[in-house]
Amino acid sequence: MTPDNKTKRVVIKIGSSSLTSSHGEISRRKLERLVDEVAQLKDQGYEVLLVSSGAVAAGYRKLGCLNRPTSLPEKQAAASIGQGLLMEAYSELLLSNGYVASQILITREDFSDENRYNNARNTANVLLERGIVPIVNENDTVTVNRLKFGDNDTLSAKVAGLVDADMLLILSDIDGLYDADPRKDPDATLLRKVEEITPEIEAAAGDPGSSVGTGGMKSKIDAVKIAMASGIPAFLGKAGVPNILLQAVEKEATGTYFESKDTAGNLNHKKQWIAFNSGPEGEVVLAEGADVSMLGKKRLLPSSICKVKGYFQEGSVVRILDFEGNRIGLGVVNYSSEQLREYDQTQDKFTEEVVKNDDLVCHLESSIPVGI
Ligand SMILES: Nc1ncnc2c1ncn2[C@@H]1O[C@H](COP(=O)(O)OP(=O)(O)O)[C@@H](O)[C@H]1O
Ligand SMILES: N[C@@H](CCC(=O)OP(=O)(O)O)C(=O)O
Repeated sequence: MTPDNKTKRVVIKIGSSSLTSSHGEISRRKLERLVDEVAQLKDQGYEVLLVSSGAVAAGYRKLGCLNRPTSLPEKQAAASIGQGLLMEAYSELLLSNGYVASQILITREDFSDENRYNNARNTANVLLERGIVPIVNENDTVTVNRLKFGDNDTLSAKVAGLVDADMLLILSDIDGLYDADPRKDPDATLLRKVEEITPEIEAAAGDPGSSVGTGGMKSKIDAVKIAMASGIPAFLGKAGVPNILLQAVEKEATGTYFESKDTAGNLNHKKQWIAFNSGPEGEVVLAEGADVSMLGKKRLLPSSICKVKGYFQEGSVVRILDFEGNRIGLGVVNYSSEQLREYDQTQDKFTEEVVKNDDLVCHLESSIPVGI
């Protein structure tokens, strides 16, 4: 069967525990199974980008550690060994199926710079259009804790938005999202379809299930929220189940499907970048009773602002807070902090809004991991 018009480009995220053994080495058997599944999708005409964890888990044994290291330099050193080994294995296995692998290593700083973000998109698009399988991971060896994506679940959702994926498939060591952490509640049941991430779902999502997983269900839910806000349906299922990828794109797999019914608020690229990747440089506080909705259109006017915090330039992204200090949005400003501080209502010389509608993201659920 060839892909329908709707699901053609897929981003697959696979976690460390689904690629490595518990002794800090690649599991050739697990990797072979995954690559066979990826090749099945490629054979059917799908474009596939893989977000693969596992660099630290695949490398720590060869670094001389008996268990996954906890110190940052050791994790980075392990990743520098494991990433090479993973790519070697991916390249060889994909080639034996007739496909070429490429490596993309990124840091959060790459994504917070709009030019580099757009450049990453152009590169990924060329690779995907030419039938290559890009394999993405965080560039662990050079990132520092403060500036890490931290987990590949949210990275995969951001990458899915970057390349306009039709679907995000997250493969883990569990067959989907349960209504409670199954390790703690034996009666937990699998949720097959989720249209909205409710506070109950957030509360059910717990920590990692293995010693090599990092984000647990919490970070998978964060990832799904980013995908849903970007208009991309997501699936969460168990790695290693035969034909899981093909069945997932055909909506026949066992697992959890996440698809928002409300597509009105889907964010375009620019807004995705503002919401999930930009680094806000300051804050503006709205006057009491002021809002960013003006006559049905959302934009920020100078007269709505009562306070400016921090220093920023024209073109920077800032957080927008209401009078009580609640975060209500993010936007690219047309004036510097200095100009805004000098704004005088009586002699308004500002020719533009402070933030135009196209540059404003607001009223996202407060729980969506917006901005940095
Ligand atoms: N509500 C939940 N539903 C399913 N799994 C959950 C839930 N809460 C916590 N978990 C745990 O999350 C684990 C998956 O996350 P993680 O260990 O980070 O995997 P990966 O390495 O695949 O990213 C599961 O093995 C499970 O133990
Ligand atoms: N970048 C890290 C993986 C980070 C991560 O999110 O791991 P996981 O929870 O197994 O998906 C690595 O390759 O080891």
